[in-house]
Amino acid sequence: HSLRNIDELCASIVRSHRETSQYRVEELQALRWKLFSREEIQAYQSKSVDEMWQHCAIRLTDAVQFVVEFAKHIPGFRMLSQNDQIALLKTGSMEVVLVRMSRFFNTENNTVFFDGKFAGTEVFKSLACGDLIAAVFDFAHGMCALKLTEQQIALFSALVLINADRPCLEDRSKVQRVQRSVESGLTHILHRDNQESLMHKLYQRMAVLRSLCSLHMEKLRWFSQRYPLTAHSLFPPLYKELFASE
Ligand SMILES: CCS(=O)(=O)c1ccc(CC(=O)Nc2ccc(-c3ccc(CC(C)C)c(C#N)c3)c(C(F)(F)F)c2)cc1
Repeated sequence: HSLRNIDELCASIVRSHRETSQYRVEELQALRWKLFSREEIQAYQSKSVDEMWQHCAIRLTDAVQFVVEFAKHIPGFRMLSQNDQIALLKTGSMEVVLVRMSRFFNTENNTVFFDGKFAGTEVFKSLACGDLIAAVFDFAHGMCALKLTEQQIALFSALVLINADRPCLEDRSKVQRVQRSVESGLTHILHRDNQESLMHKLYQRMAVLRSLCSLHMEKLRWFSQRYPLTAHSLFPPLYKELFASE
């Protein structure tokens, strides 16, 4: 790649990241002390397991829509076959949502932006998924510790998505080519910021993301067996298509 190409690649990924974020970091910084009241927390905690699951599935699906838009503007993603695009989104969209979520995490009071305010883990109690929520919060903490810039997060998100090791890809070598160009974009940005040491930390974060998302799928399988009606008829179609293993 000539430098010009890499610069253009980074610029288009950063632009797409910015245009497909429902909220800007500055906006939410201003909101980070807007916490749920005791009554509001009570209301979440008095929801039944399936009500809270449905509520979260809807919120997650809203967030995933933005990630699907982001993916479509990554140079090379649209060159891939429809099936490969779906395969990458099936395993990568939740991971990118969690990367993006960590920008809206307040490490001082261990809260994350959810439903318009900042929520602690106690808000999610009725999900009966304490280990998954704790892992999501830990991941967000770990991401905040890296103090990534929005540009670094944009390139990292693209790399999380364009992963040639994902299962059931038709044209793995084509995905590899796109992945390598995104990798060169991320290395270029980290070199420019004089932070090459971040690269291996980011690969470690990707490993944590993979375990987080398999825990999410495991919980979803458990939930779908326990509450088949909710899972099959009350979850958003996109959530079922992307995360339900069928
Ligand atoms: C991605 C587009 S964006 O503009 O950056 C954007 C756009 C909107 C938001 C706010 C937002 O949606 N936060 C939110 C949503 C769901 C959840 C959540 C709820 C439950 C579960 C467990 C499971 C059993 C379904 C999981 C998991 N795994 C995740 C969370 C948080 F993780 F904190 F619990 C926060 C954040 C960024």
